[in-house]
Amino acid sequence: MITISGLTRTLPQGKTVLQEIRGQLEPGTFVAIVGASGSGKSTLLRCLALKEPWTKGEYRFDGQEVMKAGPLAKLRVRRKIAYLEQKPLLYEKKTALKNVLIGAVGQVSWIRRMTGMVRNDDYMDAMDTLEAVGLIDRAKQPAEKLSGGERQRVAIARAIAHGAELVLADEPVTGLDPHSAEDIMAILKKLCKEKRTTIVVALHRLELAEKFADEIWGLHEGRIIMNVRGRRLTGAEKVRLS
Ligand SMILES: Nc1ncnc2c1ncn2[C@@H]1O[C@H](COP(=O)(O)OP(=O)(O)OP(=O)(O)O)[C@@H](O)[C@H]1O
Repeated sequence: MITISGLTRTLPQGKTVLQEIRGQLEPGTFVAIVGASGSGKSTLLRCLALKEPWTKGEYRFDGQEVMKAGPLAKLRVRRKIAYLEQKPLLYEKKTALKNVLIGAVGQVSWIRRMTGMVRNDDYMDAMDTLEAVGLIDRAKQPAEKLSGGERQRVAIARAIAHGAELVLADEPVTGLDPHSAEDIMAILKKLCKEKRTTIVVALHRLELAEKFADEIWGLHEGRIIMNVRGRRLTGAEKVRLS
């Protein structure tokens, strides 16, 4: 369980881009963050991923107060978090399988990434995860030969195979055709429910949030102005978010 309260992010230049963010993220919940361009969606995800510092507030991850934690405790929390970029950074010459096995920077130890050491169990897990994201037949393809949607699936498989408890995805469907976008959202939703992973996705496309999210958090100028169960938003709600 993740609890955030009073979280604020002020940039070094003095601009406050997130204010008094509060909420709870329960295991197995799929949350969509929506809001106009510049409302703070990406910053919120980066701060939750500990890629950017919070200025003040409380961030509790499985009982651990992250902002007061020492470097080792922070590292342990980081390993439970996977951050999916719009355009996933993969090892281009390595296969989809190898990309899943090696893991992302920050997810597994650097020794493991440098040496590529894997155990038999890891191999089986990676294959199972590739199957879960519908990529088993592409496992031996180098990343550079994969489509945008397939690359995003490798990134999702990588996050899940390394035991992420919290997956933060910043516009993971940008640049994908509507069919592939729905596929990615469906895969995230399936993993969320089957593995009890907490998934937070920043989305421009409200219809995807409405269709897949358990909760929709609406941001406006750095504040959460809406926190509703996943459902069709009313016209008035959409206007507030624009
Ligand atoms: N490093 C930075 N330097 C200056 N301004 C920044 C920086 N990071 C974020 N901002 C500002 O913070 C605000 C929130 O930006 P953010 O990228 O989080 O919004 P967003 O909702 O994700 O936008 P978009 O939908 O366009 O990606 C914007 O006004 C942006 O200009």
